[in-house]
Amino acid sequence: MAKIPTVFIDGEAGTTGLQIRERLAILPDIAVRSIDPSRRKDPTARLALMAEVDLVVLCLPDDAAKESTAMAASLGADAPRLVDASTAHRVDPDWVYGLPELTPDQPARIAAAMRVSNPGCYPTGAILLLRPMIEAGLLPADHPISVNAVSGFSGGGNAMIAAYESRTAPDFELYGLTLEHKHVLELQQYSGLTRRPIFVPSVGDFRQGMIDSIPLHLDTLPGKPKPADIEALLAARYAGSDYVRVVPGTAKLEPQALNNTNLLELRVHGSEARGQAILTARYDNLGKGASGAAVQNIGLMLGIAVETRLPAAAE
Ligand SMILES: NC(=O)C1=CN([C@@H]2O[C@H](COP(=O)(O)OP(=O)(O)OC[C@H]3O[C@@H](n4cnc5c(N)ncnc54)[C@H](OP(=O)(O)O)[C@@H]3O)[C@@H](O)[C@H]2O)C=CC1
Ligand SMILES: CC(=O)N[C@@H](CCC(=O)OP(=O)(O)O)C(=O)O
Repeated sequence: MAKIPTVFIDGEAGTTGLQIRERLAILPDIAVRSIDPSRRKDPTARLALMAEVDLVVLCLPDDAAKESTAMAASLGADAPRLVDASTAHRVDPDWVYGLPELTPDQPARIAAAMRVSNPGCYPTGAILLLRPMIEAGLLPADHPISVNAVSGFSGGGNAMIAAYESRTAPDFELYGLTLEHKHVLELQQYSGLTRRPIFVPSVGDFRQGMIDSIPLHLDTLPGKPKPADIEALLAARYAGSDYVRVVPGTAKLEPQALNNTNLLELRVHGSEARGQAILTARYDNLGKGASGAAVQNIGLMLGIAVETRLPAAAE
């Protein structure tokens, strides 16, 4: 009988790690190996477990993720394959970017990779909106783009969750206003933008859920496309995708509808009369924005069918 692949989640007790654990726990074709909780930060214990498994998922702060990567590399030919959920390696050319919907050949690149960097929550939706438009020539790569986004507070990990639960955080706030948010480079690089976008993230008093929105003045684009042209382009690009859906624009949008799934909805809310549109991506910051995406990548890397939603959620 073939050996069932083994996975160690380094950072299993964190927000992202826990949700990966819950998703993997119901899969019969993967065995999760857990570390003794009292030794979860002990390098010796982590290295010993790394040496025993096929794949390690890093759900750690950036510095710890880099340390774990070096530990894994020290195992030489016995090094496990890695999926890194942190920001540490997303624009590193030695890692494959773990967004299977990026290009038609990305799933095969992920499947063959030793090291996969899981995308950032905010860039995921914006890249999926912008990249097909740039590739099709509908949006010039140097067009001035702004991405506005809102996240549930779980996006800030255990520390932010504690602040919201103890009512010491504001109900809503903009941040990233120094224009140096850690996701901008990743967003720019994988969208194909040559001009640095303006990124305005915000966080509100709800646990999970995310919306990216991108306003466009259509008369400034080549050929002055109509909202329906953009919608048709996106619909053709993601036809047949398991998780990315192009759905009709709406007058209002709330961020939590896809929570606990790996789904992501793209919309073009447009006014042909005004020559304006707002592109949106709605998803779960911990689903397609983190843990669901990681499980999707693990499935590709191990060549097995996976369930990417939390056990109780409908997809
Ligand atoms: N939350 C989200 O929506 C998303 C998060 N990410 C990324 O995933 C990573 C984890 O984030 P998140 O789950 O939110 O963070 P959390 O703070 O919730 O969890 C991080 C976990 O890592 C543990 N940890 C810290 N240092 C070490 C170490 N040296 N060795 C072993 N374990 C350690 C922490 O333990 P302790 O608390 O005791 O320090 C904690 O359990 C981050 O890089 C984050 O940027 C990516 C996408 C989305
Ligand atoms: C609300 C909140 O604080 N969100 C986090 C991003 C969450 C995230 O997932 O970032 P990574 O994917 O890069 O780890 C932030 O803006 O820094």
